[in-house]
Amino acid sequence: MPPKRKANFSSPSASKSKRDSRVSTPVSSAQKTTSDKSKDRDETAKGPGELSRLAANNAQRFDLTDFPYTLPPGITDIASAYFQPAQKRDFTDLALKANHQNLPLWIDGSGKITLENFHEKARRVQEFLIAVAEPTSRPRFMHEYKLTIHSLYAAVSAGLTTKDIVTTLERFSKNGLPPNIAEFITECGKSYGKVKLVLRNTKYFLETTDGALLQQLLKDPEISLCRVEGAEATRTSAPTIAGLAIPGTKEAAGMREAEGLNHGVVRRRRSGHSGMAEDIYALLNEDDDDADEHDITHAIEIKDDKVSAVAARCLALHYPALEEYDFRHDNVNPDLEIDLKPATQIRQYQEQCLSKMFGNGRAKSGIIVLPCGAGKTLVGITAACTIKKGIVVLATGSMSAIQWRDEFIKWTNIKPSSISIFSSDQKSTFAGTTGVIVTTYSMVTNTRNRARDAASMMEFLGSREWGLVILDEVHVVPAQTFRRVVGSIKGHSKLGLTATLLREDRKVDDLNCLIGPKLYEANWMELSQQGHIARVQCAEVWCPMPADFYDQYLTTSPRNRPLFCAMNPRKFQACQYLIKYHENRGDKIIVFSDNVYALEIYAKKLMKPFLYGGTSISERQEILDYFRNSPACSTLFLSKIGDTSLDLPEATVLIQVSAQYGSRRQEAQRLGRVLRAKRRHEDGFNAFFYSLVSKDTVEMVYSAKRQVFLVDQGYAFRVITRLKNIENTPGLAFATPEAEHDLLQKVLAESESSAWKKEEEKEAAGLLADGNMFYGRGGRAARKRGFRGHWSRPGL
Ligand SMILES: Nc1ncnc2c1ncn2[C@@H]1O[C@H](COP(=O)(O)OP(=O)(O)OP(=O)(O)O)[C@@H](O)[C@H]1O
Repeated sequence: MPPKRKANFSSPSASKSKRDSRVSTPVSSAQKTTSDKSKDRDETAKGPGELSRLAANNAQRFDLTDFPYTLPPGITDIASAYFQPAQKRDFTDLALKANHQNLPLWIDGSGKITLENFHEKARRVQEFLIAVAEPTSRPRFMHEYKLTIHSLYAAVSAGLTTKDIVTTLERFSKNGLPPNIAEFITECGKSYGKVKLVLRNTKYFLETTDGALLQQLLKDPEISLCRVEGAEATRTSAPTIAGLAIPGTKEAAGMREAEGLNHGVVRRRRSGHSGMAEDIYALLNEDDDDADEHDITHAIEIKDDKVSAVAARCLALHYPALEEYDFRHDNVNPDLEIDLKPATQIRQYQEQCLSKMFGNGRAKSGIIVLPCGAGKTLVGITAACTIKKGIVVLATGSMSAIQWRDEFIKWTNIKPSSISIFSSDQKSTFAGTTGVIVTTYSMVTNTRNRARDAASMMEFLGSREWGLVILDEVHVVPAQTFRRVVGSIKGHSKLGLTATLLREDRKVDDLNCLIGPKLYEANWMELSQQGHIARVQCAEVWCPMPADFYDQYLTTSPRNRPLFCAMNPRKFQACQYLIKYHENRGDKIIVFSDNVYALEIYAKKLMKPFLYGGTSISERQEILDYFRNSPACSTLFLSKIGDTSLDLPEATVLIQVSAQYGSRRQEAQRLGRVLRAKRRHEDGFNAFFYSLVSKDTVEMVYSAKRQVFLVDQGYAFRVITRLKNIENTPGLAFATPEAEHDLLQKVLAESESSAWKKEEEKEAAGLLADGNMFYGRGGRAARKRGFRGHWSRPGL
């Protein structure tokens, strides 16, 4: 029997580790990572602000001695398990280079790279690491990256050679590059970047500079079936790479003069980011330029409807086919008159994303990952202004589609008649030969019961070629939906935008095949330090459940438990307390509840407006405008429809009452609602993110899981076990035993009724089928139980 141990932790972070282990589930590697970083978290958490004071005041009350937990045999503490031989984490015999102290990297045999972020050379290698590896964790002092097939694929597609990757990693590693990793990189390089899928003069080509490889691929039974019958392999000189101007950069005109140099390199040099990373890039790309000029391209034509199949097959054969669009030589599709307005300046990280996309003068298809509120829309718009051909934008819902159209008009000189929306409410097309169409995933993929005007719009979308298809919030799109999008819209290039390339169902890898590799991923903490996104204080507030609630919670079915957790009267009071506290400070607050029943009860009781899947578009717009503009409305309740794409820069505080299990993505998306806070430039300004958790319930396990991604981005979660002076707060709801009893009866009745489950399912159906959209399948989600009056506030 494993020994049972009791612990007496005195700090919030230690208690959190204990809490993680107290639940009898095995500790996942993600959780281990979290606990390993708790020290780092604490460091980041220290700082001024009300939240820290609250936490400090309550720290001494923090004691969980009553809760024994078990550890594996022979392990005396949680940290030791992390260094067990089975984990291959015992580095006692690791051979180090003589000058290891001058080098910032550790590389292990599993492809994990650890960067000492406090090292004087750290900044020099960071950009290189982002290009070749996937950042997995970037808190303050130690960053972790992972070399993967996909990251190497992205690196090669960005123009790096495996030889250079191996040399550079070897050069900066304290322990040298393990031979198996060098071999892995070299093996990947033998096949990656060799094959390209190019759309030229409205035809798709499978293209390579290796003639023998093309012959080999053509012998594959699947690929040979995708080939256009009768088309012969062609042999042409590869185009010379020329400098490319991305609009919105300070020296766009100057860049045009660049001779034969990769755009990204030119920008990096001119934007004054001197240092070794830039030297590395310059060195690597100059080599590439020489090679490209002398290459011969062999190509074979592919059937239009077989492009995805060829891409998937090439990937299966370990020859991922990069999709590139030579838009500057596209004389077939009409040019779109669109440029960024002269006053528009894109930011340095936006420029970096774009240089990854347009690095070799063609448009590479792929995914750009930027935190919420960091300006993905402008990145998409600038890509559109660079390509200057017909553009389709796929948004997650009608409101987001309207926001996209407004942003195009705000940032560019596009004629309003050249941009149109195709949604359930609007179905017009643009004037002239080409333009921008903003639509939603559901409009494109919902083939059932299409009205005549919608069907003719779809025909229009499918009948022509588009220069660029922008896929907003791309992580939420199921592969099947995405295949349908690709099947109906013929785009030369695809740009996926997201803040969180995360899915709990591990389907993220699908996106690599369907869109392209991750081209860029920004560092959240860096953007927050630079003031592009807000600084956020995060806290988990533990809300004990009254005994009679807890008894019912323990005996109810697992399905009903989230309802009890959300309706915990102590949680309600904590929410009320925090709203009052922050309203008094002049904050604007969003309260999230996935549970629609709880959402309505909370909002009505507190006399606040609320929005959920069943609220009509016009009412949503009205409520959002009221929240944005009226000093009389400081708090808004939202169901999960508000998780993404809502531009509410006024919001400075977020309170989470109920959430979707252990979803890391939802947690990050929700945090994103306050990252764009308008007031972020004020001195010492902090936004706040509170997650209210019913103590000793399943919510605590989920909460720990939900935080993993944000902790990896460097966020610190404080645990607040008791809100200061809450018992003396006047007007708290459910303050008497009778009121509490009445509430419990209501919750019991609700748990027995199936109506709320149907509501939840309906809301989820809209989200899952269409990817976090505001509508259910086929249009508006009708609400049958007749919640009316989302305007529970007085005076309206
Ligand atoms: N280069 C820029 N200059 C000035 N403002 C900018 C720039 N880039 C973005 N912004 C502003 O930042 C805010 C957030 O941008 P945007 O809505 O595109 O973020 P996002 O990354 O799409 O967020 P989300 O993931 O939440 O949808 C907007 O108000 C936008 O106008």
